[in-house]
Amino acid sequence: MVAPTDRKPVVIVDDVHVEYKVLATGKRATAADSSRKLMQRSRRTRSVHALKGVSFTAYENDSIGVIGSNGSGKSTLMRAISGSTPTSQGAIYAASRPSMLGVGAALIKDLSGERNIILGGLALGFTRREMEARLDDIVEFAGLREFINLPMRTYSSGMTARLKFAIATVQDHEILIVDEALAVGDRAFRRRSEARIREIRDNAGTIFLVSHSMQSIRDTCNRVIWINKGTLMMDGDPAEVIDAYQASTG
Ligand SMILES: Nc1ncnc2c1ncn2[C@@H]1O[C@H](COP(=O)(O)OP(=O)(O)OP(=O)(O)O)[C@@H](O)[C@H]1O
Repeated sequence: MVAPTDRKPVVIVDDVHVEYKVLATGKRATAADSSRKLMQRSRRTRSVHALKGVSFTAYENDSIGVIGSNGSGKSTLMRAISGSTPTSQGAIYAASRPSMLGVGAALIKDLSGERNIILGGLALGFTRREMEARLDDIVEFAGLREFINLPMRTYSSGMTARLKFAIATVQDHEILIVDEALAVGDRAFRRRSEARIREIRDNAGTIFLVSHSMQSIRDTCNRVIWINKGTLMMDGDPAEVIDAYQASTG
């Protein structure tokens, strides 16, 4: 294996903290809340310190599994890396813009799978013609040939997730974040998507895979980080980190 120092650093996470401010009513503070209103309520504001000084460097061709129990901060870390959640302390440096796997927001349930593939592709910046050329491959990958002309609302949650994964991975990503997308597919689809993840990684991509499936992590990742209560417990070889995590959870 190549020593990490010989490879190009792609994402540097430097002492990152994320604190969420939560109103004691249970509502999140939004931009629409005036500052005076928030001040009045400040005594009733609670803060959740979701990440407490996480640091690591991801390199080109790394496929990093992110594991940890529920609420440990995995998704928060991924959102911080993608830039959608601000850090309250520390910094993240990325060689190019990390993309979170997901075209969910662009899709319309009443349209057919086929129409949604075109739509999802447009949202990713492809032209209609480019998507038409890729249509067959995407349908094949998603394994939805018989259903592709039916409205998406008739799909099961697993079928919808497969379609989204197939659309989103049509392009190669330099830095791709996959948060639990594999958990919903069946076994055959999981195998195909894991192979696709390896392919993206081999094309000089860097992948973060958040999953509770240790099998998916073992099959696709060359490195694992374990997040526990907002801190980085361990970072290293998948088998070693997974063993330590599993030993801790009993
Ligand atoms: N938008 C938010 N506002 C307030 N608190 C949040 C928000 N998102 C997450 N949290 C809190 O931050 C902590 C970390 O949550 P996060 O979703 O990052 O954990 P996770 O490791 O991804 O969990 P899971 O495995 O259950 O998906 C939790 O205590 C959670 O309640």
